[in-house]
Amino acid sequence: MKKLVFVGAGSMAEAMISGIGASGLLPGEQMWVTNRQDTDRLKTLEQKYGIKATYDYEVLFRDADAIVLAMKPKDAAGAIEEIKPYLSDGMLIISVLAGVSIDAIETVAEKSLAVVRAMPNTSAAIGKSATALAVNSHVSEAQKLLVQELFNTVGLTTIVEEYQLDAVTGLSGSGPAYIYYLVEAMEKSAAEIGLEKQTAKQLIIQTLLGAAEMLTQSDKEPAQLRFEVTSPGGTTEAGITILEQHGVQSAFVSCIKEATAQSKRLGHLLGDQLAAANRPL
Ligand SMILES: NC(=O)C1=CN([C@@H]2O[C@H](COP(=O)(O)OP(=O)(O)OC[C@H]3O[C@@H](n4cnc5c(N)ncnc54)[C@H](O)[C@@H]3O)[C@@H](O)[C@H]2O)C=CC1
Ligand SMILES: O=C(O)[C@@H]1CCC=N1
Repeated sequence: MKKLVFVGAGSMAEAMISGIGASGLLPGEQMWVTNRQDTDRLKTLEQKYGIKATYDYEVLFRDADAIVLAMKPKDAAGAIEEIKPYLSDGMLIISVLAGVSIDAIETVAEKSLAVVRAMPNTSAAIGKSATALAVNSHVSEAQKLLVQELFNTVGLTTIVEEYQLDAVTGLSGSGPAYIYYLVEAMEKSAAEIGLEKQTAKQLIIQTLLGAAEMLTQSDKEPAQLRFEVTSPGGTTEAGITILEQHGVQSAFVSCIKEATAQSKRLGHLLGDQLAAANRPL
């Protein structure tokens, strides 16, 4: 790949640019980016990663090997309309949009595109994304390998059926936020029980890293690993009893189901926008 273009320059685009750049697969100058209107943001990305930024679509899309759609789902229809003149049949499109179907992208673009739908997460920035990919029938084996290679530089990549991407979005796309939420709670409690912020932070992070490594290296189920921490009549049992009383585990299940449902709703949004414009899917 010689030229990768990002349409959208937000958190997800930056995470990918950072991860891909650090991996060495593509040097900064082979990555191009544009956004809606925030020139300061583009300047910052140019300086930080040595990438190229422009609002000149002729320049942006010339000889592009792949185009990454990285705007919010609500902005997707408008953005695809704007770039439509620069797209041609068979072009490789990588969409990270939550919920938006491959059919919807092709319908707005009015082209037969090779679309890879990807659901990474922001840990791509440090090469630790959990990414799932789904492809349409226009994607050649070589293009699929190319996109897999690209996402492998920013973490673990797996192929799923397109219908499974809403679940992936609810689970691992949004997943880092659930973990950060837990850490926020741990930090709050640390302050209340008399630990200094810096000390607590170190302990929390190492605890997370250790637990993640245990889950990776041990062949034991998470419930068994939890059982091994929980001495009868001990501190963990006392703490987990409170979590159970508050229904925290079932709250997490509901959280992931609701995020999955929202991914589906975001997809329908674009379908509704198309229907309103008399171009139903
Ligand atoms: N943030 C995350 O953790 C993840 C986000 N995603 C997906 O990535 C996409 C982007 O999300 P974020 O980066 O968080 O959003 P963001 O709000 O940080 O960035 C969106 C970008 O799109 C640009 N944009 C909007 N309309 C445009 C247009 N017509 N032409 C060019 N650029 C346009 C904005 O200027 C902005 O740079 C979303 O579709 C989201 O579903 C996927 C996985 C994880
Ligand atoms: O919150 C969102 O909609 C995006 C998709 C997955 C993570 N962030």
